[in-house]
Amino acid sequence: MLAVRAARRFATSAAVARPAARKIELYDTTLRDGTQGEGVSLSLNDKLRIAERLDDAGFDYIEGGYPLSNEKDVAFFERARSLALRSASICAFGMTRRRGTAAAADEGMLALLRSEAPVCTIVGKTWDFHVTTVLRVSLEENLAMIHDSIGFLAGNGRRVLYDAEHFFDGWKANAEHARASIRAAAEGGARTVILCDTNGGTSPGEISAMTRAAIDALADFDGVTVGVHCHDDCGLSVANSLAAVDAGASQVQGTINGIGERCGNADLITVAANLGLKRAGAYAVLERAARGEPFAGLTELSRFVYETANLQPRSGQPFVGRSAFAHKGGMHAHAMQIAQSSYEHLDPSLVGNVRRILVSELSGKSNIAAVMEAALKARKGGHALPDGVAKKVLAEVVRLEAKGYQFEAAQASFDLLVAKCADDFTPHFKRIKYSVDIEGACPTGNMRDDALSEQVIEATVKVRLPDGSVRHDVAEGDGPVGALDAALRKALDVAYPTLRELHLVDFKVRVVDGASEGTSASIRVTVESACKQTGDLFSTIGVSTNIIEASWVALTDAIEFKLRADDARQAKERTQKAALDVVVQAAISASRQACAPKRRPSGSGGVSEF
Ligand SMILES: CC(=O)SCCNC(=O)CCNC(=O)[C@H](O)C(C)(C)COP(=O)(O)OP(=O)(O)OC[C@H]1O[C@@H](n2cnc3c(N)ncnc32)[C@H](O)[C@@H]1OP(=O)(O)O
Ligand SMILES: CC(C)C(=O)C(=O)O
Repeated sequence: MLAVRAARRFATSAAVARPAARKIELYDTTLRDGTQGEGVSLSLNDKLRIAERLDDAGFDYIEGGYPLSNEKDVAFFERARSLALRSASICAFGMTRRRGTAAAADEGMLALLRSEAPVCTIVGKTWDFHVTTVLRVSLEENLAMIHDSIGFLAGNGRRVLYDAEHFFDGWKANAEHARASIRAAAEGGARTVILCDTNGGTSPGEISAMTRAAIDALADFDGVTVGVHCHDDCGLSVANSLAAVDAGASQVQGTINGIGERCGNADLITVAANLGLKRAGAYAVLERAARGEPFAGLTELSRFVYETANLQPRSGQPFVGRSAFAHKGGMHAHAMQIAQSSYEHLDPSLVGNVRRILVSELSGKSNIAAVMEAALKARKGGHALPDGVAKKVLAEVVRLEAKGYQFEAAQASFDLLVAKCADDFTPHFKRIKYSVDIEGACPTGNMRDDALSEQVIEATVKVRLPDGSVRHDVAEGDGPVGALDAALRKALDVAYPTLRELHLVDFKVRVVDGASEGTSASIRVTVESACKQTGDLFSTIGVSTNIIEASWVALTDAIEFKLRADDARQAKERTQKAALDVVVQAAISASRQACAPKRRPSGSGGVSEF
């Protein structure tokens, strides 16, 4: 019965002709509005590299900067001329001519022409309050400034887009002037009028209604389209952008990862994924992608921009964040093993992201099983774990997380924990003792920088190696952890010279409240290490009420993890060599047999064939 109903439904929907998906232009302003975000600064090269990536991804417009503003932006447009772009048009940003200055004599207008950008995007005032109080001109002069500026640029062969600043606030305050201002833009020759929620205070319902009103206001201008530019001050920039699109807008402006002035802009990654994947039947975006499948490149693009701008990625960022498909609750992990759609709205691979099952005190055995399966898969050739290990790991994780451990960001320590629970761990050294001494004059009695610089920080480490020998070494360092690390490496150097490839990349310290201890606060130390030889980056963790002890645990986990990886690699090489030896031996004996003089069958005479 269900099948029949489904077939009927299919037949009905197939019979009705579907309207073609409506093309929505994506206009990226990471290089202009994005750099207006606090803490964001891009070099000329950064800007050029990001522009190339945006073009690869299929964005329609790339706003490169403001040529009136600074030399770097002037240089960007010079260099951008030789970029071999395939999908995007480069846009130069500027404002309407200054009050009382003819467009042809205005420095901003001339800078836009000198940029040679094929597209110029001009911002002008919509809100009467801004016109009279900030610009301090009459409403009529504002309309003339908009009309003249666009007319001048269009007359010089530029495609002009018009950013109607504060459009929504302006429409609420004085719809007549707002309407007149966007019509002045269209009359001047603007191809697209972009409605800006500059202060980010408008909500989706209002955006829909006012976008429809703006489209109506421009209906008599042939070919003039409407776009939207939203800020995130109410956390609504993406919802507002989508509301405008549903109301008829055909361009969305925003930035990668939503960086930008104050709370930022609409995140074009989220906008693109929503329009192109969740609403694919209705809308088409990123169609001109030059490199691979555009949506599967979104995670990489997002991380590339974070990395280039030296910004910390947002873990919970929709679609592309590290946690976007991370499952922590035991019940979630359990259901995910049955059906992936149970706690995911989309297959993470569609946006180039990956699913992660996290291990924490909220875990059940399903999390552990999934994580171990992944760990084993990653460690190719890893053997199956004995029964009961999952329970043991879970108990350990719950116990340690109560002390303040968190394994989500310390996969290497978690791998060691699994190995220990599976009785598959042999330490490469055993601690007998360590100590750290800080000596030095403190002339002022006050631990200031001048006093610290006179200090000697020394660590002593005594360890036993597997052959029974004992190493007792001392080293100095700039700080106690550095001294401890140096002494430990000295003690292990002869036995394990590959440790010279291991480098400390980052060291984070946090004070945590152990859930069940209830007494003193603990210190959690997370160490990020890199192996110079393989390029692998991995993190380890230690927790204690004593920062030195927490550091010792994290450092020794890093060393054990590296040595274990070396052992595994050497074992694999030995196995491969042994297998190769067998093949070589077989080949040698086969060729010997082939070359050996063959006897004629009896009766044919004893003459060799050679
Ligand atoms: C909503 C937005 O994000 S718009 C983009 C905002 N981005 C930026 O401001 C970054 C780049 N800006 C700059 O480099 C500089 O502000 C410049 C080069 C544009 C101007 O610098 P200055 O000449 O020193 O002026 P300043 O920044 O102090 O003030 C802005 C001037 O532009 C005028 N102005 C502002 N908007 C407009 C407009 N749409 N049309 C014409 N003039 C405008 C202001 O009235 C003010 O001029 P005034 O002092 O004569 O009244
Ligand atoms: C210049 C325009 C597009 C702007 O940044 C805004 O209004 O927020």
